[in-house]
Amino acid sequence: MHNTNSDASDEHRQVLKKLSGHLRNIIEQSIVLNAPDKVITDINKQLATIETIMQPYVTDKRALEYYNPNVRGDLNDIQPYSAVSGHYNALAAPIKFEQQQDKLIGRVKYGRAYEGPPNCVHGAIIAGVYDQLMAIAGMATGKAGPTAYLNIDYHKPTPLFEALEFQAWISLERDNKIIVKGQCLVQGEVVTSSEALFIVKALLNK
Ligand SMILES: CCCCCCCC/C=C\CCCCCCCC(=O)SCCNC(=O)CCNC(=O)[C@H](O)C(C)(C)COP(=O)(O)OP(=O)(O)OC[C@H]1O[C@@H](n2cnc3c(N)ncnc32)[C@H](O)[C@@H]1OP(=O)(O)O
Repeated sequence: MHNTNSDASDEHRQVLKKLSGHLRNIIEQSIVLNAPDKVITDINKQLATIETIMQPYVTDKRALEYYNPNVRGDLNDIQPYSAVSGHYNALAAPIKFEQQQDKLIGRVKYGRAYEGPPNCVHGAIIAGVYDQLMAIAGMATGKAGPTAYLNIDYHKPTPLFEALEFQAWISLERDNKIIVKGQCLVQGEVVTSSEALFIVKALLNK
């Protein structure tokens, strides 16, 4: 279940990624759907059919890696099914991770499905991004482990539908502790900032 490797082909990865894209669009559309009952009933029938088609292929083994710290290229693929950043999990917004010098960057725009305060990103979604981004940033030390604490300062509201730039960098590495700092910018302005402590542990491998 928690495999760290997979023999899935590039083609297989592409079709799976496309599936998540469709599901993500359906989630976003469902939030602002204003259709007649008859249309929604028809949609429900078609979705039920899709569930039936998928069911025989649902197993206790993921097609792709649960966790692959040695990924090359797309950093989101360290955890392809992450609820926050996985390209293969429709619950995750299409955030894009990239390394820039000593900072790990996460670029994303959130839609209505992620709304907390009116027209703003939900604070728990922001916390999720920091947790994931900072955990991956900490891996630049060559070690990894779970979050002991995650502190966030919400300085200003974080708007929906705008380009957000999350940044994370290693602040301190000592013994089994890694402290990572982060911030999120909207049009160059810091809207939130954060600090997290990660405790280095043996990696899960089952
Ligand atoms: C993508 C990278 C992923 C890296 C992860 C590697 C695994 C790979 C596998 C799969 C990928 C997973 C992907 C994760 C995605 C993002 C991360 C998350 O969301 S993690 C979930 C939320 N976090 C928890 O559920 C932790 C629950 N808590 C614990 O398990 C323990 O409390 C833990 C490990 C945090 C610490 O427990 P102790 O028993 O191992 O160690 P003690 O002795 O208590 O602490 C060690 C040192 O740290 C300090 N410490 C611990 N907690 C602290 C705190 N809250 N504040 C300040 N210091 C603290 C202590 O005072 C101690 O310091 P002194 O060595 O004595 O100097």
